Amino acid sequence: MPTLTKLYSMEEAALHNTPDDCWVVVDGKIYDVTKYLEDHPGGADVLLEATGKDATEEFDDAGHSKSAKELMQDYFIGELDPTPEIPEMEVFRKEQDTGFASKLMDNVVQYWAIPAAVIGISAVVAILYARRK
Ligand code: HEM
Repeated sequence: MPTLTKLYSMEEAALHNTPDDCWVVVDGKIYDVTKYLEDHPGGADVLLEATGKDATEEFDDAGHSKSAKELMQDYFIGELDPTPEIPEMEVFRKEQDTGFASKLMDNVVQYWAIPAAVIGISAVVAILYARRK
C-alpha cells in the first residue's frame, strides 16, 4: 500500500525550535525529536541548535552509528517540500497623476475635444461655402 509522506517547508519546520516542540532536518527528512531531547547522547542543546536549518552536515560530522540512524526512524514525521516557494504576487497599481493640470487636461480632452473638432470643421466648411458664392 502506498504511504503518504507529509511535506513541510523549511519555514514551517523552523517554527518547531523549543524544548517542548523540536524538529530537526537531516537529509531532506524531518524528525520530531521533542521526546528524544533528554535521551540524546549528544545532548539536547545540540538538537535545539540544529533546528531551523539543514542539519545534515552536523549530523554527519557527529559520526552517528548505524544504530543511531535506525533509531532516527522512530522520530521521522515527514519530508522537506522540494517545490520552491512561489513568491507572493504583488499587486502593482499604476500611480495616478492627481495633479490639477493633468486633471484639467483630462477633462478638456474628454468633454471638449469632439465638440471643438466639430465646430472647427463646420467653420472651415462654412468659410469655403461662403467663398464659392
Ligand atoms: C533523530 C535524530 C537523531 C538521533 C536519533 C541521534 C542519535 C544519536 C545517538 C544514538 C548518539 C550516540 C552515538 C551513536 O550511536 O552514534 C548520538 C550522538 C551525537 N549526536 Fe545525535 N542523533 C540525532 C540527531 C542529531 C543531530 C541533528 C545532531 C547535530 C546537529 C546530532 C549530534 C550528535 C552529537 C554531537 C553526538 C555526540 C557524538 C559524540 O559525543 O561522540 N545528533 N546521536
